[in-house]
Amino acid sequence: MIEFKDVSLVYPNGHKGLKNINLNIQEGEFVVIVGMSGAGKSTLIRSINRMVTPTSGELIIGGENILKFKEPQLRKLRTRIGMIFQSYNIVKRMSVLRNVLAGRLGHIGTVRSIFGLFPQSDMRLAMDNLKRVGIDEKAYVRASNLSGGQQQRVSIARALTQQPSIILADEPVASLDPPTSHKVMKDLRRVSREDGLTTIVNLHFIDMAMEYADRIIGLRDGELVFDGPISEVDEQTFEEIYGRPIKEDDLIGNEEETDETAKE
Ligand SMILES: Nc1ncnc2c1ncn2[C@@H]1O[C@H](COP(=O)(O)OP(=O)(O)OP(=O)(O)O)[C@@H](O)[C@H]1O
Repeated sequence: MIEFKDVSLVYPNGHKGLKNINLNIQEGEFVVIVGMSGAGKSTLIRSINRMVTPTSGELIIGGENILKFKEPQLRKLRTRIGMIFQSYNIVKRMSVLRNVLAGRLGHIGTVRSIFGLFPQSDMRLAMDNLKRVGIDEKAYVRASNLSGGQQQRVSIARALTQQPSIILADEPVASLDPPTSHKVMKDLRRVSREDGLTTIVNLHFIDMAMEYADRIIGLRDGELVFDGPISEVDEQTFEEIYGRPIKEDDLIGNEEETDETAKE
């Protein structure tokens, strides 16, 4: 379980990124965080693996307040948390397989990792995870030769190969076109359910959030302004979270195939 107890984060310039957040996320939940640009979505997600550090409150993961963690504990925490970014964060000059194996780096010793000496079991795990997101035939291809949707699947496979208990995805489909975005979100939700992973995803498109979330958390100006199951969410909920009427720009649109995405 992940528990935010009165968590606030004040950036060094005095800006309040998070204001008194109270929140419980249960194991295996698929939660989507929504809010306008600047609402604090990234700040919230990044607090969970301590890429940013809240300045007050308690953030409890697995029974421990991670805000008290120092370097060795932080490293251990981060091996339990897979990250997926808008920009994929993969090494383009390396093969797809090597990128996915990077998910094991926190688990093998320093010397082995320098020389890229991964045990056979890690190789099998990486290949299995590539298969789960449908790109195992690309394993030996240079990552730069993949489409955006395929690169994001590499990053999902890498996160799975870490064998985490939590996945954090910060705007995972913001760089993809609508049909590819739907495919990637479907993959992410499926693998996350298969492995029983607690998954927290930032999304700014309302229709995507409605389609894939079990539960929605709404942030506005660093405050939690909505928290409820998808069954309780309607257009008015989003208008309250966004503080304005919903516009067409807030929707990603449908899943229609184009010639380009049909190849994904
Ligand atoms: N290092 C920082 N120093 C000062 N202010 C920051 C810093 N990082 C973020 N902020 C501010 O904190 C607020 C929340 O930022 P955050 O990136 O969490 O928002 P967001 O909801 O993820 O929005 P976006 O989708 O635009 O990234 C914004 O006003 C942002 O300008």
